[in-house]
Amino acid sequence: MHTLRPALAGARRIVVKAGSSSLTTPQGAIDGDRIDALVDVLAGRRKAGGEIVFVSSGAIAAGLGPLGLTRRPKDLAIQQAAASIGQGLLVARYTSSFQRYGLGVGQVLLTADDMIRRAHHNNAQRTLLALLRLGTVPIVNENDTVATDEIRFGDNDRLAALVAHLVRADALVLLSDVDALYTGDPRLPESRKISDVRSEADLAGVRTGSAGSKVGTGGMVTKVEAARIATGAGVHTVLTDVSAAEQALAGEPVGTYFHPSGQRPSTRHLWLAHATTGQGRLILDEGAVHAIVTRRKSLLPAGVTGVHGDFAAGDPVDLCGQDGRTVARGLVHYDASEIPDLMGRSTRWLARELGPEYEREIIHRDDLVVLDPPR
Ligand SMILES: Nc1ncnc2c1ncn2[C@@H]1O[C@H](COP(=O)(O)OP(=O)(O)O)[C@@H](O)[C@H]1O
Ligand SMILES: N[C@@H](CCC(=O)OP(=O)(O)O)C(=O)O
Repeated sequence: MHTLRPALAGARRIVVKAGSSSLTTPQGAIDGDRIDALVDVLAGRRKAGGEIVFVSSGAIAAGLGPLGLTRRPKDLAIQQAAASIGQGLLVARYTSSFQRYGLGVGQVLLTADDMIRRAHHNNAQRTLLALLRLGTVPIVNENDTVATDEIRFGDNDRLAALVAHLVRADALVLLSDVDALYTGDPRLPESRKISDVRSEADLAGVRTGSAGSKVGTGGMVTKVEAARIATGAGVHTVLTDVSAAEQALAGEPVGTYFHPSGQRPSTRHLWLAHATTGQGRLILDEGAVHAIVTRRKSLLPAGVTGVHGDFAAGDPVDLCGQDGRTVARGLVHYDASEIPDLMGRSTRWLARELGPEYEREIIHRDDLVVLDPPR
């Protein structure tokens, strides 16, 4: 068949993400046949010399049946308990399914919080690359049992896009229970399939708000956001139905193809912008906003006029202008309680009055990302 998407057909390293509804039954059990069918495709690509990182949702959904639950619980602790049961079952199933091809798998569980901390982030990257070098298929999911609301990715679509960036993947394939992105709810007759998204203009007027499956979390909103993150980092992205996985990987014209729109930014900066929420806010004067946004400088105590929230040194915080808009995010060097004494002071004054350990920036420019557009 004519290959319309050579970037997919020729991609060496591919992140494939499958949603809960594609891997589990409505009764809250693993759908073994579907898993085997998908593994057939992934193993085939691996055997042909490709590298696959598989982001698998479904831990919570697969844990429902064993707990006698029929729908996703609202309580976070029960969701986490379900995930801890379901994750083990899922990985056991993947292990035996990939074994049919003599391929091993490695489980990688990540939280958003892990990923912004330099050491953890570097370790996750090294582990994933080592698993690929060793010829295995990493199976990634959010570490649901330890992720609290504040440090959750919340949806695996975004996680998959960030992992694609982390491993410098050539392509990202998002597999769902819908065959493509539509102009609106696919159940409505007036909704039209979108085959290519080349820029934001192609998304104008597209309605992604209607809820997804009972077991999935994000619906289409998070898939489009994931595609934005990935394509903005130069990763070719396809969204389609799990049953079309083989065609999508072969570059056939299925689903929706999101064309790359940007260059790769530094991985940590991408994490900081997309994987985190600020644990507090620093209010900056106009000069500091200019220094950070336009001149890409570090944030010094002299430019801070206010501090909100209860954060610790090392946490991500939002940097806001006097109008309250968030212009940047960064990893702060001080606890929230220390900052009022430093605000408005020059670093020289701080060193003289408080000691040389205070002669440092509040956020170093290597730990800062300017948010574009401001939020
Ligand atoms: N514009 C749209 N185009 C396609 N699907 C949409 C759109 N808006 C909402 N949806 C819904 O999003 C669902 C997919 O989301 P979800 O159930 O969370 O998937 P997954 O479990 O695969 O992550 C589709 O089944 C569909 O009903
Ligand atoms: N970590 C969760 C993932 C939840 C999630 O993003 O689900 P989905 O919208 O089906 O991709 C789980 O494994 O259940």
